[in-house]
Amino acid sequence: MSTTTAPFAEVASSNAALRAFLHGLPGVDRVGADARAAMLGTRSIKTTAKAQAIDLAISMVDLTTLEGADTPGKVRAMCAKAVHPDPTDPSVPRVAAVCVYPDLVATAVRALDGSGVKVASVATAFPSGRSSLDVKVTDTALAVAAGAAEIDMVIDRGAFLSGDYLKVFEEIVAVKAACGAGGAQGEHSAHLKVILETGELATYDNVRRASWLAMLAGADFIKTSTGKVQPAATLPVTLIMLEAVRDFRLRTGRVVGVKPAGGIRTTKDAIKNLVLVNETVGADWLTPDLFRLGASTLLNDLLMQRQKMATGRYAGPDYFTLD
Ligand SMILES: O=C[C@H](O)COP(=O)(O)O
Repeated sequence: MSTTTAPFAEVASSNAALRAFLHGLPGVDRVGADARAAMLGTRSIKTTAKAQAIDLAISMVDLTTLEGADTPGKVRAMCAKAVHPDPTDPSVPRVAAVCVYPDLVATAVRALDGSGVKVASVATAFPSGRSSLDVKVTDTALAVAAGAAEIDMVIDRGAFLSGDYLKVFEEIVAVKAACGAGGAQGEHSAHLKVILETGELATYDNVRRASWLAMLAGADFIKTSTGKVQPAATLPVTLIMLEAVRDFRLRTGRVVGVKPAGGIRTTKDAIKNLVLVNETVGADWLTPDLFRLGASTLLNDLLMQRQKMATGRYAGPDYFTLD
């Protein structure tokens, strides 16, 4: 596969070669990973650093709505909130992106025009991934043509768990190609986030293998979860994925982002994630270009905590518009 990251060009020549590579990765020490994530999760941050961390977390949010009942009106309201999370306080940063189903991309693109907030769209038969490759590629190309700057694809967990790594690899390569094929003049190229759905992968070793598989196939980001399966973005899983991007950069020179998503609801959760990033891959990754928090209901808590730090009191959830 010519698209494979150069030092690993032979790895994807066959399923056997991929299997040998992925199963040759060092095994994850489950007890050690759980303990390290728990230990880092207890780190406290001083007040000034906490204020900065809250603003950083806001700027990393992929504000998400992925419900069958989503309407253009709901998406427009969410876009307004993404640009001005607190309309009474212009010092609050905008979020990184909004994340919607493909049929709502055009609505979000219009609402966010010129704002700097990106439009991300789930694709590839989200959340199950159970469809033909043709459908997945078309799903992706349509979202990109409608203006999505980022595509959040799901991997075929059935293929992965059956050991058909080449199928998963080739789907990612095909979807990545579709990310570059959209746009009126074909000039538009979307970033690809690959969702591993770690809650279905059964073991931490599989999380490490799926992370490498996605990166080898060209992922710009690896993302934990769809938000539709439990457990979703646990700290140990995010830790293992951060270790994978760190090791991948060491071996290839290529930098891949990480997006925990699903179940991140509080400022405490967000800050624990930022500590994990800082301690695992370093401050280089503390930017929305390389780290995102996928969440449907986190933003209001960040805003409440931010206001509490500024004024000494909570405004209460009713003060902010609904997430
Ligand atoms: O991609 C993001 C997830 O769908 C959001 O999950 P959440 O509703 O648990 O925040």
